[in-house]
Amino acid sequence: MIGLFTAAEIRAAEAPLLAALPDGALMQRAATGLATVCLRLLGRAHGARATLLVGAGGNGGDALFAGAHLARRGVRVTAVLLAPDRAHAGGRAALVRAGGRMVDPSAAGAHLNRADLVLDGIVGIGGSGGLRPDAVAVVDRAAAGPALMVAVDVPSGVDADTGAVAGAAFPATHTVTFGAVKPGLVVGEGRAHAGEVHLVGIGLEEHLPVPGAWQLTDADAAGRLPLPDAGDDKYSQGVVGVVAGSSTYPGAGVLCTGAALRTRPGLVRYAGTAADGVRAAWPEAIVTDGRPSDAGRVQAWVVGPGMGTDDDARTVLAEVLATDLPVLADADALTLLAREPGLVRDRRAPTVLTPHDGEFARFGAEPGPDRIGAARRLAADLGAVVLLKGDATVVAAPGGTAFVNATGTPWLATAGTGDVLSGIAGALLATGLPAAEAAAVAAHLHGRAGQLAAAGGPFVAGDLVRHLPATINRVRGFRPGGLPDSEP
Ligand SMILES: NC(=O)C1=CN([C@@H]2O[C@H](COP(=O)(O)OP(=O)(O)OC[C@H]3O[C@@H](n4cnc5c(N)ncnc54)[C@H](OP(=O)(O)O)[C@@H]3O)[C@@H](O)[C@H]2O)[C@@H](O)CC1
Ligand SMILES: [K+]
Repeated sequence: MIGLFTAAEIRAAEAPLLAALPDGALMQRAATGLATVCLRLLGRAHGARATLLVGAGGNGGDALFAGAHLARRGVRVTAVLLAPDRAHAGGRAALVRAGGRMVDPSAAGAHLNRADLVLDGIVGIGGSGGLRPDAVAVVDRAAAGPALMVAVDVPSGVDADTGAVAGAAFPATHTVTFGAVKPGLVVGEGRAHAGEVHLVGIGLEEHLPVPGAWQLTDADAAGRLPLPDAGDDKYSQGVVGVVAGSSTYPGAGVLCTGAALRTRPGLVRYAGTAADGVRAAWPEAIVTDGRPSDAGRVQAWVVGPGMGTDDDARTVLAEVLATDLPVLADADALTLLAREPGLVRDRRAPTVLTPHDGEFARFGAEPGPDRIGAARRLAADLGAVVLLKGDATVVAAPGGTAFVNATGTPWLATAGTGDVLSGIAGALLATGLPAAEAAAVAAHLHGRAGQLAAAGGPFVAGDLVRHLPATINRVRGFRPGGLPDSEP
């Protein structure tokens, strides 16, 4: 798993190193790594032009020392000093020694128009709020030019802890970050501003605490998808119960049941008024048009998609929540629960709620720019795992542990994909995975399935279901020949 660390955690981890190492050694590590990534991105040194945007703090120092490395390799480097008197003195001297130039912001335009690479060293983890007006002007000019936009540590104007952008921020194509990945690079508006994230180690690893937030890799997801073994039967792999869809709109039931079957094909039981449609689409499922209690024994329930919000739906929801089994509640179930949150708070067994922003807001407040914080607050309030859907879906457990999803494609924003996610997560809950992990792995698989489906062009939710077996194989590292792949 990739840990996500706040600015305060990084500063605390830096402290013993700063005390033990010679002055400036940590910054040299950062600048050397930064220059190496820049050279790789440029693909050449001689003849290339780099413009540095340099603020008053350590972030500007990184940019100046990296600029000195680039200049020594033959890159034509110009530093635009936004605070000329306060820019890192050692960094300025190093750049001048290496043959780089320094200019005022008023002279930045001509350099930015011709730059192959712009390095954003305006502000890093020491910043707060959006870019200031003088910085906005040069950043706008840089963005209008042809250069690769590379952020140092954090795109300036992005809150490293939350990804919030108050005003303007540097729109990076790449971010070279030091010591550890910050949450703000992978979630919310920060994710869109960070581009591709490159992590440069500076020796912090052993000083970092256990993180409060994580990203899963394919290997992490694979480790939570055990293969059936010779001792398994159709009951032992986790039986999922699905309550979704209606006689008029059976689609949600069909998609949700299909996704559960394709994720963990042991046994899926369906109970609800879309029974005929589900039976026709998935003869493998055991289907009743009765109540959940008529469905037979299950290990987890999925309830809500397309089931309506009338009194009958409320009764069925209450019946499912009254069990001592893990329950995933989505869509119409969320509308009902926002009216009656006590139904969740009173539960002892795990509950997973999967709202999009609109459904989230019905519980009392919009998610706002700090999506991890918002998901954590609702999770703590309800005592449930909250999976907040978005460009980077966030999963938060009641105790505060969070996961930020790293997979997906904008093509997933299409009707029915949420029903598929619910089915995947339900199947994983039924295997006995801890609820937050089941939700996080489901989001990971759902995003990967979307990426795989999108490779064939625009897709609909049913295509996601069809792609699930290949997705799971891919995540496990199996290729079509069935041989394990050593790549993560
Ligand atoms: N510690 C180390 O040795 C290492 C540190 N490292 C590097 O240093 C960075 C941290 O350095 P830091 O602490 O100096 O803070 P930093 O991010 O440069 O910002 C402070 C300056 O920004 C200004 N400013 C604030 N908000 C602003 C805004 N919205 N828009 C514009 N300006 C704004 C603020 O100005 P002021 O408010 O004082 O006017 C202040 O002068 C870290 O991200 C990493 O890159 C690495 O080399 C590893 C080793
Ligand atoms: K920066």
